[in-house]
Amino acid sequence: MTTKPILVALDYDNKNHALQLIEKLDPNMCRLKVGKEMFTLFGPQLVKDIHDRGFDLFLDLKFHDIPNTVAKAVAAAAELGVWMTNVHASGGLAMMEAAKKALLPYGDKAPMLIAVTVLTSMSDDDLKLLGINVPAFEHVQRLAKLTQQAGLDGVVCSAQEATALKSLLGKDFKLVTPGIRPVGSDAGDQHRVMTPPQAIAAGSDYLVIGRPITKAADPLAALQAIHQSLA
Ligand SMILES: O=c1ccn([C@@H]2O[C@H](COP(=O)(O)O)[C@@H](O)[C@H]2O)c(=O)[nH]1
Repeated sequence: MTTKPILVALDYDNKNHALQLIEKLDPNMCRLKVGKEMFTLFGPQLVKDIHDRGFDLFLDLKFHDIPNTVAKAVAAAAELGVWMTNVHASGGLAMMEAAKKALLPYGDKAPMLIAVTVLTSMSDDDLKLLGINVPAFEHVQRLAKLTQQAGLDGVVCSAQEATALKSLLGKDFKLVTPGIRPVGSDAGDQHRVMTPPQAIAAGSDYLVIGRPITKAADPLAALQAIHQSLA
């Protein structure tokens, strides 16, 4: 198992609430993820605040635009010193190659660059509405292969696809899996879900976990329970 596989998704509209949780967490136990809501509200200063507290940060902005624009956005993320960032694989091969190339000047200080395949909130029926008439499982594999071809470090997928992707793309290609739900927790808008131990057993490298921790009555206890379930 990867060291520190838990990435806590900080989806808050109040910076103090996020910082109150962070103050209770241990950077040796988890990494943190900031997405579109918090970055739009609080910007690069939030990234600095998190780094000052010793945490690795996944900047989950899922860039999806023309190659030139995505390359510049990814370089801007690298300037912030984040540990990981991402693009949408459906932006295409040229876009992903441009993003990867933009990180070359950063050498071993470059963030890990991964691509979102099919959002974990989406089902086969949702894909059909987009004109994608193959199961999510198959579309994820197609996009993950393209991502590897572009030279990226891994993909965001659901843990349900992890075993197949590891055997298709090799153990070093990182699998970052949201849609993680401990037994008994509400799936909410997530469709392709797994429990934390199931996800690790299936081959996930990193588990993205938000509401089961942040909306728990005692977020620290919820994180500790998940951590223990993986020991
Ligand atoms: O396919 C994806 C890609 C990203 N996410 C993000 O992960 C977290 C999940 O939060 P939960 O509260 O545990 O559902 C959230 O920040 C999403 O933006 C995803 O869920 N699925």
